[in-house]
Amino acid sequence: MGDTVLTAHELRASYRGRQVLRGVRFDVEAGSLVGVVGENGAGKSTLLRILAGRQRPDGGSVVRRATLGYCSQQPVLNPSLTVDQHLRYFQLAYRLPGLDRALALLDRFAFTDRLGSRVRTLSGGTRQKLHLVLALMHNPGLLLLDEPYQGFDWETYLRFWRLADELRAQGTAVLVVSHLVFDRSRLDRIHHLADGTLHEAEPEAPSSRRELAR
Ligand SMILES: Nc1ncnc2c1ncn2[C@@H]1O[C@H](COP(=O)(O)OP(=O)(O)OP(=O)(O)O)[C@@H](O)[C@H]1O
Repeated sequence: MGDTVLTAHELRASYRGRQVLRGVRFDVEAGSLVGVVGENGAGKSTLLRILAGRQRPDGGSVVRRATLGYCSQQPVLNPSLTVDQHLRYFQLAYRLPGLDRALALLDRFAFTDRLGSRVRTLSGGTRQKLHLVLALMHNPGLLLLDEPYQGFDWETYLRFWRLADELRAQGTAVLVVSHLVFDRSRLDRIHHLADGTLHEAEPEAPSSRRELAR
């Protein structure tokens, strides 16, 4: 693992006086695969929005030292536009010279045949694939993913983790928010969010990680 690409310092957040985050601090290193787990309503999405700069914390600070890719639980897609139109829109936003990487990702997730389809005609899982492609197509150094495999079938789920492993190997930091316990074995570090603070939990032994189908 490498340099620290994300630092969260004493993050606090509350909604109408109810504290959700009570001083969250942690670092994420380049080339690491990190999980934030916690029960429904624990504050995981709130934390991720703050880390991505989409929500202002009530206290504390975030330092990002890499290009950000963010895949939220809120859809960023326009149902009336096609997959291709979304790619071109994000190409402009990211100032990319071409769509090579985006198209390779589409191919990887096996939905190149839907390039001309309007988003409203896509299944939930295919929309989620598009969300991921849009978060990844500019090759960010720091990837923040909120429940990224919701709606994925098993093969797509495995493809997701293979890709996450490759990104990690090329030095990308990948932070995945999930409430799914069986993801834990795939992660280098796991932080458990409970009562508004993060506690590092023990990942499973690396040997059992390798035994999982990838
Ligand atoms: N905009 C908001 N206004 C008021 N309360 C909010 C708002 N956003 C989140 N909350 C509350 O803050 C708490 C944490 O919500 P958050 O969505 O961050 O949790 P989570 O861990 O991501 O949950 P889940 O696993 O269900 O997605 C919840 O009790 C939620 O109801």
